[in-house]
Amino acid sequence: MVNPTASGFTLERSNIPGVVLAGGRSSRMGRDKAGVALSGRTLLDRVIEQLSQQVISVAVNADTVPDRCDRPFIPDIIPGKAGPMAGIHAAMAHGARLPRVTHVVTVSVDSPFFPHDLVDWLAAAIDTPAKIAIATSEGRSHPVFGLWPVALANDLESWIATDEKRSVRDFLLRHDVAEVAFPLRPTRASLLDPFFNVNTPDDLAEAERWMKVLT
Ligand SMILES: Nc1nc2c(ncn2[C@@H]2O[C@H](COP(=O)(O)OP(=O)(O)OP(=O)(O)O)[C@@H](O)[C@H]2O)c(=O)[nH]1
Ligand SMILES: [Mg+2]
Repeated sequence: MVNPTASGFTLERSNIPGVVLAGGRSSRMGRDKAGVALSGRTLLDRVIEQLSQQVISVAVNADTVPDRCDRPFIPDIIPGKAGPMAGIHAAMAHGARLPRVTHVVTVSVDSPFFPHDLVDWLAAAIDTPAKIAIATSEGRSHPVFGLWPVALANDLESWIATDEKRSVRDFLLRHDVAEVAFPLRPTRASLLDPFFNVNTPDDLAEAERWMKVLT
């Protein structure tokens, strides 16, 4: 899909690589979330499969190599479990090495229900080369689900080096950002926030309950 805009910028939907952010401490889960099984399949496998239907390639990013991963691995360039922004930085740097790529999409390993049309809708919101698009639901933003200009890698690297909080939102304030609102997902029970994320063992139990009512 091509998205021509009034500004003349065209984002080639067919040339967007995807990166799964799978690093961090998993301190609330107590073990590596990427390897946690939901209805018999790991969160990492589920998210890779879901993303691979929307992008030209899928790579896995973390600060250390995950167990059992058959996709290209992209290590954090900024060391020390610096947080999700370190993963987004590694994703931008990865995209910048690929031919004709202007934007890279990131998703979080702990959100197994993210939208099937995530990349289409984020891409539709990009109308200049420097624009970032991030997902929102119910008025809350989910910046780990973002479409990022690969040209921002150096800017993000220097920002991480100078900012103590390393909050994604603080970085976004410095840039041109489109927020893309996604609807709640109907199930046979109530409405599911597609960005529900599995941070704790209780969240995992809740995710198992959602699995039983997905349509
Ligand atoms: N590459 C990379 N990804 C990270 C890092 N920290 C967090 N993430 C990813 O960012 C996303 C959101 O992470 P959180 O759920 O907020 O935190 P977490 O570190 O995974 O877990 P907690 O320790 O329980 O907060 C997940 O996809 C994580 O895998 C990091 O230092 N490097
Ligand atoms: Mg989380």
